[in-house]
Amino acid sequence: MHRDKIELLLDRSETGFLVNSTEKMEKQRVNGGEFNQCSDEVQHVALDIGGSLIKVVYFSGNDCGSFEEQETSSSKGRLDVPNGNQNYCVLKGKLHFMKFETRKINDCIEFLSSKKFRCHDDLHHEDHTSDSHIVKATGGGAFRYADLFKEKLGITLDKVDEMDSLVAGANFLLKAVKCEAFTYMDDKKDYVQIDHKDLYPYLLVNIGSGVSMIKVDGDSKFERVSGTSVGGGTFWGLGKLLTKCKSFDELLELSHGGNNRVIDMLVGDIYGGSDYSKIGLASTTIASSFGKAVSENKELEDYRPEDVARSLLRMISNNIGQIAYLNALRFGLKRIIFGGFFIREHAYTMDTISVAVNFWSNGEAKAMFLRHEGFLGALGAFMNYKREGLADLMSHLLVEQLPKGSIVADLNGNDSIHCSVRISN
Ligand SMILES: Nc1ncnc2c1ncn2[C@@H]1O[C@H](COP(=O)(O)OP(=O)(O)O)[C@@H](O)[C@H]1O
Ligand SMILES: CC(C)(COP(=O)(O)O)[C@@H](O)C(=O)NCCC(=O)O
Repeated sequence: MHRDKIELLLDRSETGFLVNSTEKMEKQRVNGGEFNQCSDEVQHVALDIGGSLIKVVYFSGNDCGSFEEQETSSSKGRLDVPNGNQNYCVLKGKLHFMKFETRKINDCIEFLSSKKFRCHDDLHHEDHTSDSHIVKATGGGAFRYADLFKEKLGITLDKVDEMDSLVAGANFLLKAVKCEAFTYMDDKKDYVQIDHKDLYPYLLVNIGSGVSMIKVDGDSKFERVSGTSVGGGTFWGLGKLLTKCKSFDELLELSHGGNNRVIDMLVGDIYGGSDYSKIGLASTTIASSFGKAVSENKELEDYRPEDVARSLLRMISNNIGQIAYLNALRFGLKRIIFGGFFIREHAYTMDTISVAVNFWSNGEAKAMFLRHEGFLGALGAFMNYKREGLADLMSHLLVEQLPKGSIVADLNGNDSIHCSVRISN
């Protein structure tokens, strides 16, 4: 039997940690418990190997044995459902999201090698010992580390273009997942359900190590219109040098307790405490990021790292917000959607970007953020299995499967969503 089509359905926005669930299953097996021979088999892995982080998306289902066995079994997470003239079955499982630092790529390789996972190629080759395993991969690392994956895991990375993946991932999420997009202003998060017919055009701003700005006009219809090298890598790189923080999370945490006005030169600092109202600048507007450090006779050590981190975060977020707005203006786009792992659903970052977009556009344009912000590329690469007729993600079903008003989980870390894979016969 040959699987023609696999579709992915999200059950609900419950979360559960992969490591915990796997550990539990292994324990059950060791203890000779109910779990018997079944294990959550990892299927359809996709990778986004970026300049800073490796993002992994994969589906694991209660796939207990061969597909022939599943066809006659209805008790192990499988449900046969008629679909018009076509029969299909639903395999329950989880869609997992994980990230690793690219500089620690061996951790990712070790993780993947510790998993029993089925590559899409296995569906066509009975011989699972074949070394022709193929995994969809995007990002620069799909090129840079292709040999390493081949050597260590026997995997061939099937490269999917990074911009194609980002757009496919964003379009899929915006159409398929309820409570995916939201605005953030004054500590208030408002979920926005965008009408599918009214989704395009929009500007997708992906803030990874660097920043790409993409005008999206439809499914697979887009143009990368701009970018900037001042992005997430800049914040983390400069922040590390200036504050001696050991991790990105530490730097972000530090910025919480900081005050950028200690280092930034404000309009009021230049104008003797007054606004420069003639050109619409309030006294509290930043006139020059880090500008105070010029006139003060202070060394780096004299500034609190918290204030440095805050100032840096504000400078970079503001700058990206401004460039994004200018590009939206160029093409008359009202909706600007921000993705990439730099954001991390961090309140101050989102607030700064929103204020920048609002300020520069006089309230005309809106900044929006995504719950799965960091996984656009990996999800897009995952969906590329569709081209082989293997992963057909049914967006309208995803929407239906998410209960109204369900609690939305933070998927910035390593997490998973309960979902089902629909297999057409
Ligand atoms: N745990 C983390 N380690 C390193 N950088 C992180 C982390 N979490 C968030 N970031 C931020 O995310 C950026 C990378 O975002 P990402 O979308 O993964 O881009 P890339 O594809 O270039 O790796 C980093 O430059 C940093 O600003
Ligand atoms: C080269 C990149 C597409 C790589 O993506 P990333 O790993 O940063 O997510 C990105 O870093 C970028 O768009 N940089 C900005 C280059 C520029 O337009 O100036």
